[in-house]
Amino acid sequence: MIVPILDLSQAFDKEARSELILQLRDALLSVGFFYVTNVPIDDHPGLLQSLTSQATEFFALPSESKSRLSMANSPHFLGYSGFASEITANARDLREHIELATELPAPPKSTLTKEDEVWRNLEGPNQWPEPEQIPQFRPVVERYISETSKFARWFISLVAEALSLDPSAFDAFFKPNQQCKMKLVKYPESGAHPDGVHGCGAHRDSNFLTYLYQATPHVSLQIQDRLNSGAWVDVPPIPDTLVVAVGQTLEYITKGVCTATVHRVLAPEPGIGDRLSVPFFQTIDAACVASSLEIPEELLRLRDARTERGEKIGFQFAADGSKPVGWTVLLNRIKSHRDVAQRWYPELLAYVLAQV
Ligand SMILES: O=C(O)CCC(=O)C(=O)O
Ligand SMILES: [Fe+2]
Repeated sequence: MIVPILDLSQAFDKEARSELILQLRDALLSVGFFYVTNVPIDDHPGLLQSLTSQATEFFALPSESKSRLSMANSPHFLGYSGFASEITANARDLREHIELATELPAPPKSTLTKEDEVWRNLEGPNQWPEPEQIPQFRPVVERYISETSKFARWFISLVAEALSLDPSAFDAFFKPNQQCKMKLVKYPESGAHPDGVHGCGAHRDSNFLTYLYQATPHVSLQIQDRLNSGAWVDVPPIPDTLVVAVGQTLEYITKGVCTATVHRVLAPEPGIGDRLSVPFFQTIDAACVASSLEIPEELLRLRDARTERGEKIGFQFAADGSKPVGWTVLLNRIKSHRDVAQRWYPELLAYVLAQV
């Protein structure tokens, strides 16, 4: 399985655009993972460099400064998650990270206890480190979120075109100040934990599309080749590219035409330095009640011709159309961050743990 490289400058070139659209269609349908280069963001390589510097400075802060931003303080699952506190595929991830999002106000407190509103707490304010300690952190992260959100919004129209849909086909799933999320992640080279195996266990992203920046040269990210042997295939970093991953939301909305691929991150071996990465998650309006689009027959036929082998790691909590998408997302967050859930959603945690 080859992870294709798409040159986005072709989108602005009359002759080359149709070739790009065909490559994108194939990438969405057959691999679900691809690189994009020439990302149309002003001085994108410079922005990535600044982000790497800020991530490096952040992780070097004293551990008390990071713990003050603990995700457990936040019913919105935003903030710092210490080494091996997150759980994927029932094992601890050998990484630490800070989760940040489009800065939005918290919903009214009353939503915390109302089952049909509780998912609104996915939105809320970030926990920022002290500017005295790391002055450029907030401006750089906010710029990254704002620029990447704009780019990701534009990219949706290319996805629509690649699927022979109207350019506005996905508009109903996004609101004007749509929340996007990101993580700054550090995989320490000598990280070990009795309940952990990988840097990040095998999973499929649950959002719409993910834009991943691999900030260090480690060859650690892998996807599972489900169409063939089920083998793990490296997705090595390529300078000045982002890796785009189809999430389960896009897969669901397109009736399985776009494929969300299982991936994992190997922990760096001792001696090769810490790995840094920055996944950026484009999410849909949590208030949407799951629905799918009219998909051209020709694409449904291509979907049906695809034979999949290997393990299908799916939503533990599938969107069933009876509740807003945010409900499913919240249950998945609870499953991954049990310390946050224990503090803010103890009853839902008990419900989730009874199913895993
Ligand atoms: O760190 C990476 O390269 C990927 C992380 C990832 O897959 C995730 O956080 O969903
Ligand atoms: Fe992922």
